[in-house]
Amino acid sequence: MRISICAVGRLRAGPEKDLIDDYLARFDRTGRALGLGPAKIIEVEDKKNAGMGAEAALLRKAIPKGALICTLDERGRTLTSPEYAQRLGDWRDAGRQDVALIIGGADGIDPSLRAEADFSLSFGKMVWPHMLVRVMLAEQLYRAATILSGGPYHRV
Ligand SMILES: C[S@@+](CC[C@H](N)C(=O)[O-])C[C@H]1O[C@@H](n2cnc3c(N)ncnc32)[C@H](O)[C@@H]1O
Repeated sequence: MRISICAVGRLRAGPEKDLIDDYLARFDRTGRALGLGPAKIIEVEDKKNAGMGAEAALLRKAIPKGALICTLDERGRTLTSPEYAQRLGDWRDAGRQDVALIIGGADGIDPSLRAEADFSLSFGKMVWPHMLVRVMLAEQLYRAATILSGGPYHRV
């Protein structure tokens, strides 16, 4: 099951990018035997700064055809890491080929795109910078793969 992280904004070289690259490489390695991955980041940028509606149009173009859409949103559902792993496993077992994980820009995700989502995932009620959300999401993907593989990384 391919994972596309569709995100607003361009991430330059730096510590966040290093972390994301590392976690996604680990996710790809661990997930391969589980039918999870690869994961890639698709960045979209609205150079005219026309707002959430314009960003939503770019995000829709970035989402692979037929993908299950999961938005990252502070108003979404909070899950434990094992619950998130289970959900990814359920989507895989249901035969989903593509999952698109959507991260908005400074103003968030346009309500019209939020309404199209199959699932909305929250990392808590606090608002996090979108670049950190990318890092956290990449880590949780890797953690989910280790949980599903029975590896020792995740401890309770
Ligand atoms: C700076 S936040 C935008 C916050 C904006 N006030 C809103 O209404 O969504 C940028 C993006 O980071 C992600 N994000 C921020 N905090 C989050 C959280 N607690 N849980 C999940 N995603 C979050 C969302 O995708 C959001 O669109």
